[in-house]
Amino acid sequence: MARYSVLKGFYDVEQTIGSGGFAKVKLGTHCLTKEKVAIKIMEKSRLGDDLPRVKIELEALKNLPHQNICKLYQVIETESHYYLILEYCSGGELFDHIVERNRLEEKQARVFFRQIVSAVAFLHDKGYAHRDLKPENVLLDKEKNLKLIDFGLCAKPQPGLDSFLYTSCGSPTYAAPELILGQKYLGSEVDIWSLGILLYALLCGVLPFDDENIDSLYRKILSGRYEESSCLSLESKRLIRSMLQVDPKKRITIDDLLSHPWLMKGFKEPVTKLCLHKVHEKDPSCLSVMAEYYRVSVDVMWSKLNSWTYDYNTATYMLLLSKKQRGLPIKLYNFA
Ligand SMILES: COc1cc(O)cc(Nc2ccc(C(=O)Nc3ccc4c(c3)C[NH2+]CC4)cc2)c1
Repeated sequence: MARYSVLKGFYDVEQTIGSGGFAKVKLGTHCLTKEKVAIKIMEKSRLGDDLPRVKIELEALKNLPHQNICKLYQVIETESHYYLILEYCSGGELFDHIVERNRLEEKQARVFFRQIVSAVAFLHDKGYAHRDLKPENVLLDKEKNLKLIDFGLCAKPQPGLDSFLYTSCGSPTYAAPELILGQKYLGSEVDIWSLGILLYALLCGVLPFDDENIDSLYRKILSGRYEESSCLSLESKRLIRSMLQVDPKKRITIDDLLSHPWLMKGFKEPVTKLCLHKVHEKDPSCLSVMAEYYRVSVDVMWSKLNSWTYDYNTATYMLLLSKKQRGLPIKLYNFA
């Protein structure tokens, strides 16, 4: 059978743009709109115990529409694979963006950090913790907006984010002390620690805790001691210190971050934790283009779309909306 035959006619599959763990991410083109997408391909047989994480991630992504979270357009499940059709973030990884510049000026770091804090505050508000926040999991779109990706390790503890988690996960370099010690922890608190690591990386271009040897890396993290690089202003040092507190109870909260003086500098408003676009809005022009294409009435087309099953119609509609928002013509191309 041809590779990825289930995508044939719907998406053209191009080069690999990311890979890690049990997934591969390929660049793709949505045939009807010619829009670029990212296709995350997971082979079920290689997922093993991680199979439940796919379901957790899918539920999270369907419930987390936010301007700084990479969009999910379609989910395709076959006997052997999962395919996630995701927003293509043409700016690539934030990690590479920092490395190319060595480090970012405080002003640019603030613009980026406000967007990451907005996404994380939104997640926490919905009762989710990401648990794997790191520069590799933050992408840039064409307009240099940040997009949080990879919710494969996210958690939505029952009954709420204020109840403890126990699974040790995420990357050691960004892992909070309580996670390393295998203690029970709050997802919100470990995300704050990772945000501290992220901000340090944005401003200094290096990591506060790093070591080839995992034991000495752990010792450094547990000590909470890191070099306060000379490139950090006093306010930056104070903010980072408030996030990299070894005792999670002393760590700043996400709500305090939203209006923290460092994040407010040069801005009038605190960071918003709201989703700024209407979710599943009914857009008459996109709807009529699809109704016309499929030769059905607008009402029939809307009834197919309004169940939001993340099928090809959902992807086509969301991609048309995205084109409209970027001022591009909303048209569909006939099947090649
Ligand atoms: C919610 O979003 C998710 C969830 C998830 O589990 C995985 C992903 N993975 C993605 C990985 C990469 C890209 C992507 O667009 N990568 C990309 C785009 C452009 C360029 C590169 C990577 C690297 N070279 C420069 C150009 C998109 C989603 C998302």
